[in-house]
Amino acid sequence: MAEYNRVSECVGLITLRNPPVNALSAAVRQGIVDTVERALSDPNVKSVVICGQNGIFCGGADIKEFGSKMTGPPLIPMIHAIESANKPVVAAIEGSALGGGLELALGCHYRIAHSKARLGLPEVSLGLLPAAGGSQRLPRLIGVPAALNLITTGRHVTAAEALQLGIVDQVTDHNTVDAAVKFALSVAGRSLDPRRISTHPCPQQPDLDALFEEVMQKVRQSARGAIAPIACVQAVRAAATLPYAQGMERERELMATLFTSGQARALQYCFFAERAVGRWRMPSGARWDTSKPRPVHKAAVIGLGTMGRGITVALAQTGLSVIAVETQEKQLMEAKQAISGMLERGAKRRGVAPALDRVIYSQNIQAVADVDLVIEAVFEDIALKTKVFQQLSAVCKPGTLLCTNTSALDVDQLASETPNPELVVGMHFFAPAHVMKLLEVVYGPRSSPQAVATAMQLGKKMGKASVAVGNCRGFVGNRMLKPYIEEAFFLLEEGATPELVDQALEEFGFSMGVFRMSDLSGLDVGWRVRKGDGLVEPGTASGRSARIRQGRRYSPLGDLLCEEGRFGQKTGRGWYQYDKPGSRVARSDPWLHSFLGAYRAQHGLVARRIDHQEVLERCLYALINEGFHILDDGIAAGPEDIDVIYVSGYGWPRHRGGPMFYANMVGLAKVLERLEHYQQLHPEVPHLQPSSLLRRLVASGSPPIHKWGEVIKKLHSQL
Ligand SMILES: CC/C=C\CC(=O)SCCNC(=O)CCNC(=O)[C@H](O)C(C)(C)COP(=O)(O)OP(=O)(O)OC[C@H]1O[C@@H](n2cnc3c(N)ncnc32)[C@H](O)[C@@H]1OP(=O)(O)O
Repeated sequence: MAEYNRVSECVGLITLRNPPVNALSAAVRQGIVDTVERALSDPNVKSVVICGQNGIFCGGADIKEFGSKMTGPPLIPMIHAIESANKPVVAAIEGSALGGGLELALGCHYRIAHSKARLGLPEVSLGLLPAAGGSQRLPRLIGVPAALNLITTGRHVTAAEALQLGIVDQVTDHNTVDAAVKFALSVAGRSLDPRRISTHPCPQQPDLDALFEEVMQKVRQSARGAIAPIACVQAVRAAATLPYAQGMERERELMATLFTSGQARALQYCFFAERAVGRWRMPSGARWDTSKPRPVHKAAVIGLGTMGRGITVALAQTGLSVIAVETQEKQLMEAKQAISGMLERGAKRRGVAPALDRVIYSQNIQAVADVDLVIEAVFEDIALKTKVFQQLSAVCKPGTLLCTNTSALDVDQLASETPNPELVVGMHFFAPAHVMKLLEVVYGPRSSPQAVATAMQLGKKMGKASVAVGNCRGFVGNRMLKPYIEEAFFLLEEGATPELVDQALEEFGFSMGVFRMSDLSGLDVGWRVRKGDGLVEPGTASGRSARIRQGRRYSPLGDLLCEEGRFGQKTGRGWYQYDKPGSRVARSDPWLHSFLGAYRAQHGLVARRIDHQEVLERCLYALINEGFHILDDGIAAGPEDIDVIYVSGYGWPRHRGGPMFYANMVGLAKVLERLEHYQQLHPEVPHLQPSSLLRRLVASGSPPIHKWGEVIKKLHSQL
């Protein structure tokens, strides 16, 4: 769908019409081909402008079409036809010009952008490369280093940066289409040869080989197994070293490999999953589109430890007024300094003024009387949190939403201690809260849809991937983490080392293996939880019975390390050793290896050879199995919610789509078979017992992930 009009007598104006982002669907491509032909064959038309309706130029190829058979005219010849036109074609860029949208603009002879427009080639984040000539034209236009940066990161640039780089010819604060039409009139009749980017050579670059080697090394390191960033480098290298036609051939070959890869499917799934979680629903039937959020202008944070500080920064950076409360004067002063520092550094990075005056500090909880929403972030202790909630209920104006930042405590219990449980929700932030993308919004049976809608909207405003989840021990993320960590401990008992387990997980694509992660977050955190659960028995009991607690296999390894004062990075010792407390570089620790040897001997365990395959199957399938339980229990509305949580908050490699998508890729029958296999070997480990939902899905012929909901619904309706 593209509309054609003649304006200012001799300018052909083509408007892309495909809401919401004017993606280049088959119909839009056909519309462009037809309208360009019409403009070029009309003797009254001297120049052409292409724009998009509703303030957005074009969001690129239609990602929804990627899974199906290609129909309609292909992009590459369409863009070539524009570039080789004998009348100037000007792109009028408002809103976004991304992916195929920017490639279309690069085929035009001139580009005029609105000052608020964003441009980029984000294909890499969908597991692809800019394969409509973008990988060949952009380096020719702006040089190899800048093109490599944009194409391998997929980052969007502002109109100002695009002008500086030479991607656009003019930036306007006024009506972009009017400016483009005026510009088109001014260039009518000029020679177009110098404006056809594909005919340019790439700007000369000294020591090209060294540059590509360095970039490739960096890209490989940060890609963590993702193949698209590497293909992007290879495509730009083709632009730098080959004639255009051969470069295009190389672009096509590389794209063909990426397009059908599982990674591209995973990354495109993530794109839609991130948008799907915004359309939340609760088991009560309440939904995102029928629940109106309350306006939040002023918020409060209670407790200014690490989490409270990060939450204060996140709220202030969103533009809210924040009352930050800490009852101890010394802690309040320290927090004020730390928060100001974080706000200043953040503002410097973003080139804006720091929002220091948006935060008012107080030692007195009465100061929160007129806020719209409170986030309590005191120490993880139910008695303390209950007391704070009771105080808040007495102090706050009627209708104030009370949110608790907890990673494990029972949100329902807390709600039941307040006169208005419908106003209570959990907001589980991840440290550091102003940086980490994930927010779990935890609703209880009595949380009102409006409270959930408000917390979800606030999360979105803070730029978080916000996922609404039900209340249970550990919610979604930490509940699934428990069997994963336990399996890692069992593997150590059976003969693995932390290095082996971490290497397997990092090669899989995790940003950090389970033991390095545990050292970073502190071993004492889990120790405290296990103590609370009555699982920790200090002492040196030996044999199998010492490793069965509460009727199931238990590994005391983490507790024993804590008894030694090894809490991880903060103490300079944990599963690894560090140069000094607080240092981040993990080194293998001979003490730990002898400790493991002595532990195995004491418990009559014989170390065996464990390979990466077993590490992955036991850790990941245990985690995935818990994910199926969560779906079965209705704690997460769908597999997308779980996957967004794991990709945004737990370092799961995005190019593997999240744990539930991964299970779907591996094959549900295979996951079930491996769980059954390990369950037979370890009958005293309940988390290896396959979930009934997994069995049910396999029995239903392993439907694709977007059809799991039907099986879950059927299961629930039979209960
Ligand atoms: C030969 C191959 C050539 C080219 C390859 C490509 O072009 S690949 C596509 C490259 N483009 C992108 O990656 C852009 C993706 N989109 C975005 O980044 C954002 O959507 C955008 C355009 C910045 C707008 O952001 P905003 O926050 O305003 O909206 P939102 O993201 O919620 O999107 C609104 C709905 O539009 C759907 N959508 C967006 N882009 C596309 C697309 N390219 N194809 C299909 N659909 C797209 C998005 O899913 C939302 O719909 P919903 O129903 O809510 O899920």
